[in-house]
Amino acid sequence: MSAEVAVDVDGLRMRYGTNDVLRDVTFRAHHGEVLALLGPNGAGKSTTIEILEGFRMRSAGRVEVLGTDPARGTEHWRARLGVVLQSWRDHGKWRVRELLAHLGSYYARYSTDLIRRPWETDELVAAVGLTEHAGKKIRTLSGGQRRRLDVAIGIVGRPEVLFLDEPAAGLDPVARHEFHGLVRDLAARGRTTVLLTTHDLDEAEKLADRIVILDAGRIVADGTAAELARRMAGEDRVRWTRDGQEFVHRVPDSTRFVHDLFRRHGEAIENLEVRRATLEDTYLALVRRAESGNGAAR
Ligand SMILES: Nc1ncnc2c1ncn2[C@@H]1O[C@H](COP(=O)(O)OP(=O)(O)OP(=O)(O)O)[C@@H](O)[C@H]1O
Repeated sequence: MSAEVAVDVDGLRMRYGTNDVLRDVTFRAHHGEVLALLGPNGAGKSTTIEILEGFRMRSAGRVEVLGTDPARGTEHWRARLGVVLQSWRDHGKWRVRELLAHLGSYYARYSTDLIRRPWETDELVAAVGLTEHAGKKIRTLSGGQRRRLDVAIGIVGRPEVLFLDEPAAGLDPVARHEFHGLVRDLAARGRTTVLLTTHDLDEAEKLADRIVILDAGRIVADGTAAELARRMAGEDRVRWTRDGQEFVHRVPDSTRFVHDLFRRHGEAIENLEVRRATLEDTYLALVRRAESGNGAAR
Protein backbone atom coordinates (compact mmCIF):
# COMPACT_ATOMS: atom_id res chain seq x y z
CA MET A 1 0.00 0.00 0.00
CA SER A 2 1.40 3.42 -0.90
CA ALA A 3 2.23 5.72 2.01
CA GLU A 4 -0.30 8.18 0.63
CA VAL A 5 -3.20 5.74 0.95
CA ALA A 6 -4.93 5.95 4.33
CA VAL A 7 -7.90 3.69 3.62
CA ASP A 8 -7.71 0.79 1.21
CA VAL A 9 -10.76 -1.38 0.54
CA ASP A 10 -10.57 -4.17 -2.01
CA GLY A 11 -13.33 -6.63 -2.88
CA LEU A 12 -15.15 -6.06 0.40
CA ARG A 13 -18.16 -8.32 0.97
CA MET A 14 -20.62 -8.47 3.81
CA ARG A 15 -23.34 -11.01 4.20
CA TYR A 16 -25.99 -11.26 6.90
CA GLY A 17 -27.40 -14.78 6.71
CA THR A 18 -28.23 -15.13 3.03
CA ASN A 19 -28.45 -11.39 2.47
CA ASP A 20 -25.48 -9.81 0.63
CA VAL A 21 -25.34 -6.22 1.81
CA LEU A 22 -21.89 -5.36 0.39
CA ARG A 23 -20.75 -6.92 -2.87
CA ASP A 24 -17.25 -6.37 -4.11
CA VAL A 25 -16.78 -2.85 -2.75
CA THR A 26 -13.41 -1.38 -3.78
CA PHE A 27 -12.16 2.15 -3.13
CA ARG A 28 -9.24 4.07 -1.63
CA ALA A 29 -8.90 7.29 0.31
CA HIS A 30 -5.66 9.26 0.49
CA HIS A 31 -4.22 11.28 3.35
CA GLY A 32 -5.94 14.63 3.57
CA GLU A 33 -8.82 13.54 1.35
CA VAL A 34 -12.50 14.02 2.22
CA LEU A 35 -14.50 11.14 0.81
CA ALA A 36 -18.28 10.92 0.97
CA LEU A 37 -20.14 7.64 0.87
CA LEU A 38 -23.46 8.61 -0.63
CA GLY A 39 -26.45 6.37 -1.19
CA PRO A 40 -30.08 5.63 -0.40
CA ASN A 41 -31.30 3.96 2.81
CA GLY A 42 -29.95 0.46 3.24
CA ALA A 43 -27.21 0.93 0.60
CA GLY A 44 -24.53 -0.30 2.99
CA LYS A 45 -22.86 2.99 4.01
CA SER A 46 -22.93 2.45 7.77
CA THR A 47 -21.91 -1.19 7.38
CA THR A 48 -18.86 -0.13 5.35
CA ILE A 49 -17.85 2.49 7.92
CA GLU A 50 -18.36 0.07 10.82
CA ILE A 51 -16.10 -2.49 9.15
CA LEU A 52 -13.42 0.16 8.63
CA GLU A 53 -13.67 1.24 12.27
CA GLY A 54 -13.20 -2.38 13.37
CA PHE A 55 -16.68 -2.56 14.95
CA ARG A 56 -17.94 -5.19 12.53
CA MET A 57 -16.26 -8.23 10.99
CA ARG A 58 -16.44 -8.51 7.21
CA SER A 59 -17.36 -11.66 5.29
CA ALA A 60 -14.61 -11.32 2.66
CA GLY A 61 -12.21 -8.91 1.00
CA ARG A 62 -9.15 -6.94 2.02
CA VAL A 63 -9.39 -3.83 4.18
CA GLU A 64 -6.59 -1.64 5.53
CA VAL A 65 -6.89 1.55 7.54
CA LEU A 66 -3.53 3.26 8.21
CA GLY A 67 -1.89 0.06 7.02
CA THR A 68 -3.72 -2.16 9.52
CA ASP A 69 -6.54 -4.66 9.09
CA PRO A 70 -9.29 -3.23 11.34
CA ALA A 71 -10.15 -6.75 12.49
CA ARG A 72 -6.68 -6.84 14.12
CA GLY A 73 -6.46 -3.22 15.22
CA THR A 74 -4.59 -2.51 18.47
CA GLU A 75 -5.38 0.23 20.99
CA HIS A 76 -2.54 2.25 19.50
CA TRP A 77 -4.09 1.97 16.03
CA ARG A 78 -7.53 2.86 17.41
CA ALA A 79 -6.12 6.00 19.06
CA ARG A 80 -5.20 7.28 15.58
CA LEU A 81 -8.85 7.14 14.46
CA GLY A 82 -11.76 9.40 15.28
CA VAL A 83 -15.38 8.37 15.14
CA VAL A 84 -18.44 10.61 15.19
CA LEU A 85 -21.49 8.46 15.67
CA GLN A 86 -25.10 9.49 15.33
CA SER A 87 -25.29 11.23 18.72
CA TRP A 88 -23.65 11.20 22.11
CA ARG A 89 -26.41 10.56 24.64
CA ASP A 90 -24.42 9.78 27.81
CA HIS A 91 -22.68 11.93 30.35
CA GLY A 92 -25.56 14.42 30.64
CA LYS A 93 -24.24 15.64 34.00
CA TRP A 94 -20.76 16.40 32.72
CA ARG A 95 -19.81 19.87 31.61
CA VAL A 96 -18.53 20.36 28.06
CA ARG A 97 -14.96 21.40 28.89
CA GLU A 98 -14.70 18.80 31.66
CA LEU A 99 -15.78 15.92 29.44
CA LEU A 100 -13.44 16.89 26.59
CA ALA A 101 -10.48 17.25 28.98
CA HIS A 102 -11.32 13.86 30.48
CA LEU A 103 -11.65 12.06 27.13
CA GLY A 104 -8.59 13.87 25.81
CA SER A 105 -6.39 12.63 28.66
CA TYR A 106 -6.73 9.12 27.26
CA TYR A 107 -4.85 10.18 24.10
CA ALA A 108 -1.85 11.77 25.84
CA ARG A 109 0.12 8.52 25.80
CA TYR A 110 -0.32 8.38 22.00
CA SER A 111 1.18 11.82 21.41
CA THR A 112 4.05 11.95 18.90
CA ASP A 113 6.51 14.64 17.77
CA LEU A 114 4.40 15.11 14.68
CA ILE A 115 0.93 14.88 16.18
CA ARG A 116 0.46 16.39 19.63
CA ARG A 117 -2.34 14.58 21.45
CA PRO A 118 -4.83 15.43 22.79
CA TRP A 119 -6.14 18.62 21.23
CA GLU A 120 -5.83 21.40 23.85
CA THR A 121 -9.31 21.63 25.41
CA ASP A 122 -10.06 25.34 25.05
CA GLU A 123 -8.68 25.39 21.51
CA LEU A 124 -10.88 22.43 20.61
CA VAL A 125 -13.94 24.00 22.25
CA ALA A 126 -13.31 27.13 20.17
CA ALA A 127 -12.75 25.13 16.97
CA VAL A 128 -16.22 23.59 17.25
CA GLY A 129 -17.85 26.88 18.27
CA LEU A 130 -18.74 25.92 21.85
CA THR A 131 -16.72 28.49 23.80
CA GLU A 132 -19.83 30.18 25.19
CA HIS A 133 -21.18 26.83 26.33
CA ALA A 134 -17.97 25.29 27.66
CA GLY A 135 -19.13 25.46 31.28
CA LYS A 136 -22.61 24.07 30.64
CA LYS A 137 -23.90 20.66 31.57
CA ILE A 138 -24.30 18.48 28.50
CA ARG A 139 -27.97 17.77 29.09
CA THR A 140 -28.75 21.48 28.80
CA LEU A 141 -27.25 21.80 25.30
CA SER A 142 -29.48 22.22 22.23
CA GLY A 143 -29.47 19.51 19.55
CA GLY A 144 -27.07 21.47 17.35
CA GLN A 145 -24.72 22.23 20.25
CA ARG A 146 -24.72 18.56 21.16
CA ARG A 147 -23.80 17.73 17.58
CA ARG A 148 -20.85 20.10 17.81
CA LEU A 149 -19.83 18.28 20.98
CA ASP A 150 -20.12 14.95 19.13
CA VAL A 151 -17.66 16.31 16.57
CA ALA A 152 -15.33 17.57 19.32
CA ILE A 153 -15.36 14.10 20.92
CA GLY A 154 -14.50 12.57 17.55
CA ILE A 155 -11.48 14.82 17.00
CA VAL A 156 -10.14 15.31 20.55
CA GLY A 157 -7.34 12.79 19.86
CA ARG A 158 -6.35 14.56 16.59
CA PRO A 159 -7.24 11.55 14.46
CA GLU A 160 -5.42 10.72 11.25
CA VAL A 161 -8.60 9.14 9.88
CA LEU A 162 -11.98 10.52 10.90
CA PHE A 163 -15.24 8.66 10.35
CA LEU A 164 -18.41 10.72 10.35
CA ASP A 165 -21.82 9.07 10.16
CA GLU A 166 -24.41 11.59 8.92
CA PRO A 167 -22.36 14.40 10.46
CA ALA A 168 -24.48 17.47 9.81
CA ALA A 169 -27.88 16.00 10.68
CA GLY A 170 -29.66 18.44 12.99
CA LEU A 171 -27.33 21.39 12.42
CA ASP A 172 -28.83 24.72 11.38
CA PRO A 173 -27.44 26.34 8.20
CA VAL A 174 -24.90 28.49 10.04
CA ALA A 175 -23.66 25.60 12.19
CA ARG A 176 -23.53 23.41 9.08
CA HIS A 177 -21.47 25.98 7.24
CA GLU A 178 -19.05 26.26 10.18
CA PHE A 179 -18.88 22.50 10.50
CA HIS A 180 -18.00 22.17 6.81
CA GLY A 181 -15.24 24.73 7.34
CA LEU A 182 -13.89 22.74 10.27
CA VAL A 183 -13.84 19.45 8.31
CA ARG A 184 -12.16 21.09 5.31
CA ASP A 185 -9.58 22.60 7.63
CA LEU A 186 -8.87 19.27 9.34
CA ALA A 187 -8.28 17.72 5.94
CA ALA A 188 -6.32 20.57 4.36
CA ARG A 189 -4.12 21.61 7.29
CA GLY A 190 -4.14 18.54 9.50
CA ARG A 191 -3.92 16.06 6.56
CA THR A 192 -6.78 14.15 8.23
CA THR A 193 -8.52 11.67 5.97
CA VAL A 194 -12.26 12.08 6.38
CA LEU A 195 -14.81 9.44 5.48
CA LEU A 196 -18.37 10.54 5.86
CA THR A 197 -21.72 9.00 5.09
CA THR A 198 -24.56 11.18 3.92
CA HIS A 199 -27.84 11.21 2.05
CA ASP A 200 -27.38 14.87 1.45
CA LEU A 201 -26.16 15.59 -2.08
CA ASP A 202 -25.54 19.21 -1.35
CA GLU A 203 -23.34 18.28 1.59
CA ALA A 204 -21.42 15.69 -0.44
CA GLU A 205 -20.86 18.23 -3.19
CA LYS A 206 -19.69 21.00 -0.84
CA LEU A 207 -17.59 18.92 1.47
CA ALA A 208 -16.11 15.98 -0.37
CA ASP A 209 -13.12 15.84 -2.70
CA ARG A 210 -14.53 12.59 -4.00
CA ILE A 211 -17.90 10.89 -3.85
CA VAL A 212 -18.47 7.14 -3.84
CA ILE A 213 -22.09 6.29 -4.61
CA LEU A 214 -23.26 3.03 -3.08
CA ASP A 215 -26.52 1.40 -4.02
CA ALA A 216 -27.74 -1.96 -2.74
CA GLY A 217 -24.23 -2.88 -1.62
CA ARG A 218 -22.47 -1.98 -4.90
CA ILE A 219 -20.45 1.03 -5.93
CA VAL A 220 -22.28 2.57 -8.87
CA ALA A 221 -20.01 5.60 -9.28
CA ASP A 222 -16.79 7.06 -7.89
CA GLY A 223 -15.41 10.50 -8.75
CA THR A 224 -15.47 14.22 -7.99
CA ALA A 225 -18.87 15.91 -8.04
CA ALA A 226 -17.95 17.55 -11.36
CA GLU A 227 -16.77 14.25 -12.88
CA LEU A 228 -19.95 12.50 -11.83
CA ALA A 229 -22.12 15.26 -13.29
CA ARG A 230 -20.11 15.22 -16.55
CA ARG A 231 -20.46 11.46 -16.82
CA MET A 232 -24.18 11.85 -17.41
CA ALA A 233 -23.69 13.46 -20.82
CA GLY A 234 -26.72 15.01 -22.50
CA GLU A 235 -28.21 16.30 -19.31
CA ASP A 236 -27.94 20.10 -19.75
CA ARG A 237 -31.35 21.49 -20.56
CA VAL A 238 -31.66 24.49 -22.89
CA ARG A 239 -35.02 26.20 -23.18
CA TRP A 240 -35.90 29.20 -25.39
CA THR A 241 -38.71 30.73 -27.43
CA ARG A 242 -38.61 31.82 -31.06
CA ASP A 243 -41.54 33.46 -32.85
CA GLY A 244 -43.71 32.72 -29.83
CA GLN A 245 -42.94 29.01 -29.93
CA GLU A 246 -41.21 27.24 -27.02
CA PHE A 247 -38.29 24.82 -27.53
CA VAL A 248 -36.55 22.52 -25.04
CA HIS A 249 -33.40 20.53 -25.87
CA ARG A 250 -31.16 18.31 -23.79
CA VAL A 251 -27.57 18.63 -24.96
CA PRO A 252 -24.10 17.50 -23.85
CA ASP A 253 -22.42 20.86 -24.44
CA SER A 254 -24.84 23.70 -23.80
CA THR A 255 -22.26 26.47 -24.45
CA ARG A 256 -21.60 25.29 -28.01
CA PHE A 257 -25.29 24.62 -28.57
CA VAL A 258 -26.30 28.15 -27.49
CA HIS A 259 -23.53 29.65 -29.62
CA ASP A 260 -24.87 27.84 -32.69
CA LEU A 261 -28.43 28.76 -31.80
CA PHE A 262 -27.62 32.48 -31.79
CA ARG A 263 -25.56 32.24 -34.94
CA ARG A 264 -28.53 30.73 -36.74
CA HIS A 265 -31.39 32.75 -35.27
CA GLY A 266 -29.79 35.81 -33.68
CA GLU A 267 -32.22 38.19 -32.04
CA ALA A 268 -35.20 35.95 -32.77
CA ILE A 269 -34.14 33.93 -29.69
CA GLU A 270 -35.93 34.98 -26.52
CA ASN A 271 -36.35 33.76 -22.93
CA LEU A 272 -33.19 31.66 -23.04
CA GLU A 273 -32.65 29.43 -20.02
CA VAL A 274 -29.81 26.93 -19.50
CA ARG A 275 -29.95 24.43 -16.69
CA ARG A 276 -26.78 22.47 -16.09
CA ALA A 277 -26.86 18.84 -15.05
CA THR A 278 -26.63 18.77 -11.27
CA LEU A 279 -25.20 16.15 -9.00
CA GLU A 280 -28.79 15.40 -8.04
CA ASP A 281 -29.69 14.54 -11.66
CA THR A 282 -26.63 12.31 -11.84
CA TYR A 283 -27.34 10.62 -8.55
CA LEU A 284 -30.98 9.91 -9.38
CA ALA A 285 -30.07 8.62 -12.85
CA LEU A 286 -27.32 6.34 -11.48
CA VAL A 287 -29.47 4.92 -8.71
CA ARG A 288 -32.38 4.34 -11.13
CA ARG A 289 -30.02 2.73 -13.62
CA ALA A 290 -28.52 0.45 -10.96
CA GLU A 291 -31.98 -0.51 -9.72
CA SER A 292 -33.18 -1.35 -13.23
CA GLY A 293 -30.28 -3.82 -13.45
CA ASN A 294 -28.08 -1.94 -15.93
CA GLY A 295 -25.13 -2.21 -13.63
CA ALA A 296 -22.27 -0.04 -12.53
CA ALA A 297 -21.08 3.15 -14.21
CA ARG A 298 -17.56 3.49 -12.87
N1 LIG B 1 -26.99 -6.53 12.10
C1 LIG B 1 -27.61 -6.70 10.93
N2 LIG B 1 -28.20 -7.88 10.61
C2 LIG B 1 -28.81 -8.06 9.43
N3 LIG B 1 -28.90 -7.13 8.47
C3 LIG B 1 -28.34 -5.94 8.71
C4 LIG B 1 -27.67 -5.64 9.94
N4 LIG B 1 -27.20 -4.38 9.91
C5 LIG B 1 -27.58 -3.89 8.68
N5 LIG B 1 -28.26 -4.81 7.98
C6 LIG B 1 -28.78 -4.66 6.60
O1 LIG B 1 -27.70 -4.26 5.78
C7 LIG B 1 -28.14 -3.35 4.78
C8 LIG B 1 -27.25 -2.13 4.77
O2 LIG B 1 -27.47 -1.40 5.98
P1 LIG B 1 -26.65 -0.07 6.33
O3 LIG B 1 -27.12 0.38 7.67
O4 LIG B 1 -25.21 -0.31 6.13
O5 LIG B 1 -27.17 0.93 5.20
P2 LIG B 1 -27.01 2.51 5.09
O6 LIG B 1 -26.59 2.77 3.69
O7 LIG B 1 -26.14 3.01 6.17
O8 LIG B 1 -28.51 2.96 5.32
P3 LIG B 1 -29.14 4.28 6.02
O9 LIG B 1 -28.91 5.38 5.07
O10 LIG B 1 -30.58 3.90 6.09
O11 LIG B 1 -28.48 4.45 7.35
C9 LIG B 1 -29.61 -3.08 5.05
O12 LIG B 1 -30.38 -3.87 4.17
C10 LIG B 1 -29.78 -3.51 6.48
O13 LIG B 1 -31.09 -3.98 6.68
